Amino acid sequence: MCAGRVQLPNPHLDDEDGDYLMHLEIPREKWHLFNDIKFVCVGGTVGRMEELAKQLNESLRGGTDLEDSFVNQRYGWFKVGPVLCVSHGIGTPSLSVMLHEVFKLLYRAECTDVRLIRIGTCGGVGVRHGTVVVSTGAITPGFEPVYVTSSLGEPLRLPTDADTDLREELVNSKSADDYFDVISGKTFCTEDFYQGQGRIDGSFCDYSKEDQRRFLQKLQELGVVNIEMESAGVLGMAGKVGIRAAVVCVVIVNRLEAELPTATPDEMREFEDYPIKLVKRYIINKLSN
Ligand SMILES: O=P(O)(O)O[C@H]1O[C@H](CO)[C@@H](O)[C@H]1O
Ligand SMILES: O=c1cc[nH]c(=O)[nH]1
Repeated sequence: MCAGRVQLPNPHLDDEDGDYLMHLEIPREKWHLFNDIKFVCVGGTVGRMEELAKQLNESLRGGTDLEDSFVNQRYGWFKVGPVLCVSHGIGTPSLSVMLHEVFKLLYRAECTDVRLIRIGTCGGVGVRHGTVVVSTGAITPGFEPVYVTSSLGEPLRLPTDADTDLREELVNSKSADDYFDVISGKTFCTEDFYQGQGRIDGSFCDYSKEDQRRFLQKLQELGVVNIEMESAGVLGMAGKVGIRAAVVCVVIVNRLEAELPTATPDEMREFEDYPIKLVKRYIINKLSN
């Protein structure tokens, strides 16, 4: 067995001959074409993943057309040499369906030494917009470092630490002439954008502004620097199958100052490019060493 080969803790998989990646729609006869994958980058929108793929294509292959890509009404994926970029939608239920299928693809294609990186947007907790956060790990409602999913109707709790080496390499990928800061800290991962993140502008709200202030202060005291909705799923699921993973998100609103972003659409587009730039530099460096 090749060292570093992706292995899955599912004894039933090898009995299944008609295994089908139902949501990614990658047919069995094409799985072997993914054997060279070393990096899987995931993010909420198809557009962000396509932008990352285009930038990687420019840097790695001189900007030819994106040849290996597929977009359906659930997800979109783009393969650029050893990098697979896949969208995941909003929240861990949507993310987890995609990740199960990506992990099966990596296993079936006999991939080795794969790293998984989420590239996203987030709210900052005392952190200004435009700052890029590389998570040390995720905590979830209940304030524990676990991704809580389920198995046969019972809670399944998976630890949510980021891979330390990968995180440090990503932080060190910042260049002196980048316009943005890169910091590290804990991420609060929620299942909801409104009450789940202590907003008061959802369709209903059961608490006061003072409760909201206390909640955000508590997060700060726990070492939380940002809030988003998939980090725990990425880190918990990657840990379960032994793949190194990290989460890199740009702050689009400082939640100690506002509910929603105050930046212009042009600034928002620029912010979204910051984590792409950082991760792209990391990948290009790794591939050239
Ligand atoms: O920008 P993405 O990657 O979608 O991430 C963040 O944005 C969405 C909420 O607007 C959630 O998915 C959250 O995690
Ligand atoms: O505040 C924010 C911003 C982006 N994504 C989130 O989940 N929360």
